[in-house]
Amino acid sequence: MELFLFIISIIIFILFVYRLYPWLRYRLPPGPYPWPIIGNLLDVKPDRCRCFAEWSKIYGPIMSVWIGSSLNVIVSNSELAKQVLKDCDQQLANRHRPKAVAIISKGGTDLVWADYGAHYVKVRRVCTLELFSPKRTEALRPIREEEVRAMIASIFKDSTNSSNSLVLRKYLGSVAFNNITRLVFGKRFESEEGVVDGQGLEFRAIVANEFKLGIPQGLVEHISWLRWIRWLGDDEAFTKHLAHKDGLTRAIMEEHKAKSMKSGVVKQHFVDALLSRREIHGLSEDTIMGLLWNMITAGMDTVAITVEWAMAELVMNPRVQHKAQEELDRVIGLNRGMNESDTLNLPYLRSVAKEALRLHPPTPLMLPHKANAHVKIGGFDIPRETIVSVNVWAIARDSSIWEDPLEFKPERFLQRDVDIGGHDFRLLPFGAGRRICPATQLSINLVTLMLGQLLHHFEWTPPLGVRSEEIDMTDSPGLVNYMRTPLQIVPTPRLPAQVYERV
Ligand code: HEM
Repeated sequence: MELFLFIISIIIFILFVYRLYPWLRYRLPPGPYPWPIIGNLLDVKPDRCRCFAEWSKIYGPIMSVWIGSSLNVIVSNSELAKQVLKDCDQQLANRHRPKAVAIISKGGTDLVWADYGAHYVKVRRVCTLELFSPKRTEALRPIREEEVRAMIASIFKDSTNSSNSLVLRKYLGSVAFNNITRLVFGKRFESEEGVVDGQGLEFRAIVANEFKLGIPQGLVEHISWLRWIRWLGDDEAFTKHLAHKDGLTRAIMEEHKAKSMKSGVVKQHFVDALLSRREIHGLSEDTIMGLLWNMITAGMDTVAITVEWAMAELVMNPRVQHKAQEELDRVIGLNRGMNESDTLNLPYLRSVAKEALRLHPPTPLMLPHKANAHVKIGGFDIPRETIVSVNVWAIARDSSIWEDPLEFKPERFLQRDVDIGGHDFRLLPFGAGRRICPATQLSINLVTLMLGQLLHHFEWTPPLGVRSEEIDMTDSPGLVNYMRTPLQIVPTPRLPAQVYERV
């Protein structure tokens, strides 16, 4: 019995010293009291960006939060965001890869989950030069315009078939899916009637399964010495998933190789760009496949989420909706639809897109970074291996920066231009620095085009009997910020019928 009590006391002592060690050694940012073993895991509310924003009012704009045994530091003001994403950018440019992510990303041989280093620099360069160069973005413009036109045609058909409201997410999801699969793989898996073919269904199942497998499985995922528990019996699911995904990707890659050999023409899609430049850049098959899938997972939901939130705000704020429509009518007229090149002449519409990304950034805490060296932020120690997040959601609602921060007022960007591409640390929906979203310009183009087309072709109102204030504007917590209740609204065509015929 005595021996047993002695062992227990030793264990408690070790845990105590283990927990205290970082505090004795470093000056860590303040934060809520962490419980032994679990830290603040049970205190963090599912809506993390909101929870951290509330805590920052108590503990300040830089906070320590312990998720199990991992130290997370969250910064919530623009000055500290600049320190993270500019001054200490290189030292904070690694990624945290939970075990599931490490397996799916094959140890970070892709881009999104790669640590900062020679591999990352090489792959990121490929992205900048080959996939998101202004030339490539322009060459792929017809895909974006066709897909957005197809969405308008489909909404028009459904709006004239019934006077009821429609669930906008269905249409936005289709544009996002078709645009990204065409951009990346050069394939449209969905027919004009909206039927997804066998390969497309396989593709969707892989995306859904990857999300499921990647979700941290409760407590054990966050406690370093308990992590092995989760892996009992799980390996098979991952092996099967990776084999399925690699099989489908290889088949598509082979189709492309065969087609370009036969025709002698290399197309503009990402898969062709990577395969044709593979030797020059020294890319392994795993890296090419990882990159292609990164684009699918990072690019599919983000654009649709942004447009859904923007449309909800526009239905809640008819004044803004009508002002954007008045600009579209004046610049484009009533006899044709909008093209991407029209955006240049539509400053109010561009401000609407910016304002939506300010209030509703789809990744409100960005993707967490990880320290590859010890640094100081805001005078506090950030030890190596710390996971660092910037609460871009909170910064975009900071009343010391923004006038009436919770109001949807695109005019604020007409009065003073605020860069959205990572140069102004008050507005960071795409991040900033080395790891900024490589698809920033492409995404802004697509979001603005989708909004412009939706507003030009239709008047949008809440369903009969629903007041605009009753629209559920709460978000569904997660890595990406969906609207909790899919937006349901009524489109009323506002252009002459022949414009839709042409669509
Ligand atoms: C409105 C749309 C989008 C928003 C708001 C957005 C936002 C972001 C953010 C915040 C990050 C993390 C930055 C960081 O870690 O510091 C990111 C990374 C990334 N995004 Fe986007 N994104 C959007 C659309 C897209 C699209 C359409 C694609 C691909 C076609 C894409 C591809 C990527 C990739 C590959 C990364 C990882 C970059 C890296 O780790 O170096 N994103 N995005």
